[in-house]
Amino acid sequence: MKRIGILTSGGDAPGMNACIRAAVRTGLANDLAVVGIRRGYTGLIAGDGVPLDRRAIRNTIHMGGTILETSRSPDFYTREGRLKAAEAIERLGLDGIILIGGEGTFHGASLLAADADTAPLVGVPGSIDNDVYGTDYCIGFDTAANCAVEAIDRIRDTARSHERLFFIEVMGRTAGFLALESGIAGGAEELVIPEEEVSIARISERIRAGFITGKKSAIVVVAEGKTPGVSFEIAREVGERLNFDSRVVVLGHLQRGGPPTLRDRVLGSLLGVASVEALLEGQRECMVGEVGGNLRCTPLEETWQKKKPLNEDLVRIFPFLSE
Ligand SMILES: Nc1ncnc2c1ncn2[C@@H]1O[C@H](COP(=O)(O)OP(=O)(O)OP(=O)(O)O)[C@@H](O)[C@H]1O
Ligand SMILES: O=P(O)(O)OC[C@H]1O[C@](O)(CO)[C@@H](O)[C@@H]1O
Repeated sequence: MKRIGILTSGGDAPGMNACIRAAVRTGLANDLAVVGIRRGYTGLIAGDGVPLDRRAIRNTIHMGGTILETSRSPDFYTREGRLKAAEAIERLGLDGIILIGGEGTFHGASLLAADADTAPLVGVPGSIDNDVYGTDYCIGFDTAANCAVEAIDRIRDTARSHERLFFIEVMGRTAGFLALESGIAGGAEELVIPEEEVSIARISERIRAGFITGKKSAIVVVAEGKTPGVSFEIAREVGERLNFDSRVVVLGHLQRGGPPTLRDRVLGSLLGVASVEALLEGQRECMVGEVGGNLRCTPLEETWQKKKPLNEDLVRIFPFLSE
């Protein structure tokens, strides 16, 4: 193995730069040339590679976003697009590729490996949604969750002052990891997550019960689910039932930006090193992750075919804590 490529794909996630930096340093320490592929799969299809040396990754560990840029590539969903990517990998002379992204990225990578006899692919989980099977945490989740907690804290001040009901919508697509952990840490009164059916009656009754025991304001953390903006409808229906003044805050892309937390920098660094080591050991079509404090390689197909469950204990304790 002489030359490896590295790319970031899907939504950017804080800590991706720490991962790129660690992979480049590990590659160079093992006499590998490292090529950065710009703009995720869009850049891979175009063969858009830039050499990455020590200078390129200097002073980047504290930066959010991704220095390689990223994309959601419509072309990669087609076999034709993936075959173009395979040709570009040949042209760039890559002996292995590190892909930092989420489950969509790994789904695409599995199809690429099935369509073409390509260089080994090693994934690194990077997604604020944290919905990738084969790792307890994805790079970016901790920063995004902390951003949501800070927002909840701020909103609690004004909710309490005005005796209002707030609905705070967090990202996470069809997974409730961000909502669950930020809801617990922010002391939310109620939670709406895609893993459980939405019940306007249940939400309303629990909030009413809180008011009866003396609460004068409440915060409901809502996971965006399949349709961002869903919290407006939920707020309207609950507000009508309770006849109570309510407001909605959609945190949106605020959660994706900003400097990575210590956890995301450390996780990004660890998995960046592990990804290069996996390639050097001859691993292929797998994802490096951390499970129970140990590094683990999971077949790429499992990372998107298997559903990562929410932490059952956290789901169990939420209702008691929010009473
Ligand atoms: N089923 C698929 N077939 C082929 N390519 C895919 C598939 N799913 C995703 N991809 C490719 O991977 C890219 C990234 O996937 P996606 O946009 O779902 O983000 P992700 O990797 O899940 O990250 P995030 O969790 O941050 O959104 C897509 O834009 C597309 O190019
Ligand atoms: O930045 P985009 O393409 O609008 O995507 C937003 C989506 O990306 C994520 O931030 C990461 O998958 C989701 O939580 C969110 O639904």
